[in-house]
Amino acid sequence: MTRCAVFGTGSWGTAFAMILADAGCEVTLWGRRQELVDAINATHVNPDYLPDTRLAETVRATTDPAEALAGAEFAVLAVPSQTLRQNLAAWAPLLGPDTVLVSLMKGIELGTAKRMSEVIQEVAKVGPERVAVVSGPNLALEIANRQPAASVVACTDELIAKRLQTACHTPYFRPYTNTDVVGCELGGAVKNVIGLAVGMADGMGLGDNTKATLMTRGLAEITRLGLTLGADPHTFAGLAGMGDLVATCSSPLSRNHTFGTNLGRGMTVEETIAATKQTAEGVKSCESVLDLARRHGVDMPIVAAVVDVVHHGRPTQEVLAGLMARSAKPERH
Ligand SMILES: NC(=O)C1=CN([C@@H]2O[C@H](COP(=O)(O)OP(=O)(O)OC[C@H]3O[C@@H](n4cnc5c(N)ncnc54)[C@H](OP(=O)(O)O)[C@@H]3O)[C@@H](O)[C@H]2O)C=CC1
Ligand SMILES: O=C(CO)COP(=O)(O)O
Repeated sequence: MTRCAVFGTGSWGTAFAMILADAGCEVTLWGRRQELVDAINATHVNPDYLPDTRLAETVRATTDPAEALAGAEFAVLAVPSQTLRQNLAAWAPLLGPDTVLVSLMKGIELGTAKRMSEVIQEVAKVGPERVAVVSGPNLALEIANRQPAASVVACTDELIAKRLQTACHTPYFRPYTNTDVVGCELGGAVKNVIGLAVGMADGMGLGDNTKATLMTRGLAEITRLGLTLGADPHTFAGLAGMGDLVATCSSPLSRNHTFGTNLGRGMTVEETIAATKQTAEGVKSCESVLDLARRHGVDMPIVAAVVDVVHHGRPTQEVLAGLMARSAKPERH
């Protein structure tokens, strides 16, 4: 039986543990709160994040990272992106020599503008072939209800991607392999920022033309950044690109979309943060994505507009007017 450790008892960590167990793996979930770990072990339910989902009995929870990692073939990381570096520094010495690290996270690190797989390689001192990424249109609540969905498992080493594909393949979760880690990670991180923008449009009462425009031009921004950083353009037309963008920008289940909607309705950033219980990665990562783009001379006007609203307090109406007033240009440039 394949052994997996999943770090993070939030919505996606728990749902992904469920997938792995349903696919036949033995899973240990690491959580930082003893009371939640005890509740999962006693009831096979995560009452704080997925109270309506029963986990297989092969899922155990612990607060001890060494226990979680014992004999693990895959160490799956599902904590908020900005906490990864500090958390992984504590876990890295406990990794087995061949353990593959799997990122479920969709963020870019503030300050360094690094992708999560880059942070993992740096902190765990492993090569790119030891790091995989899972990304796609995977709203945790839908997956937790075992609704059909597909995703991408990416690793520069295709054999590792195939091993992970097998480990998480169930009748309701269909993973495709890809070797374009850069494209998959950028697709996941930047769509959160575009989800914030589309949410704002929703909250302002704007219609489908505006939202389709933001999504399409958002995808153009993702692609432009990705091509500059060496990604494969096909990735952005796939599940980790357009697929995830569509899910996030259309769904009230998306925390980023909901965050944007609240801002568009006139709530302040502080009020919206206070109303948001789960991780909306785009709120912090809009700044690191813009930082990454500027380091590489890539123009990302929608991302910059989101940063203006979320971090510089500019009104959504004013920022949208600014986007519309940009100089006319060809669609492809
Ligand atoms: N939810 C989704 O639909 C999807 C999410 N993702 C990505 O997965 C990642 C995790 O998100 P998700 O599970 O949804 O987030 P949640 O907000 O649901 O859960 C966050 C988890 O991280 C823990 N946590 C928070 N802060 C820290 C910290 N400083 N150190 C250690 N653990 C911490 C929380 O613990 P506690 O409960 O104790 O606070 C909780 O277990 C994100 O990058 C997200 O973008 C990707 C695809 C789908
Ligand atoms: O990444 C996701 C779906 O694929 C989840 O999006 P949110 O983090 O906005 O909820």
